[in-house]
Amino acid sequence: MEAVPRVAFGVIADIQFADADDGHDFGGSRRRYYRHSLRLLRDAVRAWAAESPPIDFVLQLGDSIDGLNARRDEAEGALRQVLEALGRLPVPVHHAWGNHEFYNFSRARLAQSGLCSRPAGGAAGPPDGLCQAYHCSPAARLRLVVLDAYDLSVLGRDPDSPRYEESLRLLREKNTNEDLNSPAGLKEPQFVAFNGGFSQAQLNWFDEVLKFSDENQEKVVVMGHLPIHPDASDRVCLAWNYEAALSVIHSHRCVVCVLAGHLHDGGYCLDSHGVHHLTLEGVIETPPESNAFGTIYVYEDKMILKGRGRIADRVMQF
Ligand SMILES: Nc1ccn([C@@H]2O[C@H](COP(=O)(O)OP(=O)(O)OC[C@H](O)CO)[C@@H](O)[C@H]2O)c(=O)n1
Repeated sequence: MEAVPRVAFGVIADIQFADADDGHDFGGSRRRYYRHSLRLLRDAVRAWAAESPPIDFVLQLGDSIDGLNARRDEAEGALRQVLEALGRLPVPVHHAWGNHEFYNFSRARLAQSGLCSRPAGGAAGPPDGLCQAYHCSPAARLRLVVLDAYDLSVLGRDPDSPRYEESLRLLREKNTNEDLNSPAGLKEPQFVAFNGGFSQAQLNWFDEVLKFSDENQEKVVVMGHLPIHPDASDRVCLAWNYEAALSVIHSHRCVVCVLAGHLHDGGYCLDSHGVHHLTLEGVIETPPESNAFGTIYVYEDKMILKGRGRIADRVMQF
């Protein structure tokens, strides 16, 4: 039997709750279980609450409620139910913001909501107070970095803001389709409107955080909604400038794992620098009799993922 882990935490992605009948993805072939997703979240919370050793925190990897809510004027109620379910746990929850958060809320609203887990005062993140990127140390020699993969995006930003203009310019340069959500025929198919990227300011901040972690012999776990490695995703579900984020990570020794959501099928790879990239299967496309969440145990030399339902067990050596 393994020694006692240094830290244990829950992971879950793409809950996309809406109080709506089942539907399908854009292609029409994959079922989406909007209403059931809340029950699956509640089951996950019950399982985490019963964990022994107990979990220390939860990572919610984005798309907590579905964009459907905005069209039905039910966003606030849906978010309340998701946060109530997570709030039954006596531990902090770190939230990434995904495209479906922005279909429902502006950045300004998110920053005032229960999905804003960035510590008050903003000292732990980049200068932009509306950016949901921050770092914290949940245990000695362990650091969590939350990245905001929609910092550059046409979603959530005020259309009159310079950041929106910069994002739209970049998206139009890379995506020549009339429908900016369509990746058809693109050389870099991740450049679609339902993805986003990292501003240079966020990348600079990320680099500084990792420099500190290197100097202090910390292990770093990175989380964000969008995958940043093509081998842990498909060619579409990636951050626009994923290579820039990878290059920051690879210029340091400290990052052991990158956790993401967005691609509902999930994915995994161990990259050329020994970093594990784990993309979690999405709750929204998980049949009601199954589930999609996990518990990760952190040891000196590895992380062990105990997966439930569609998520497989995995050992990730450092
Ligand atoms: N080819 C496409 C794909 C999507 N859209 C529209 O974009 C919006 C977001 O799509 P959706 O599938 O809901 O996004 P998810 O974050 O749930 O999923 C991402 C991956 O696809 C899952 O593996 C929505 O309005 C779609 O209609 C589009 O226009 N064209």
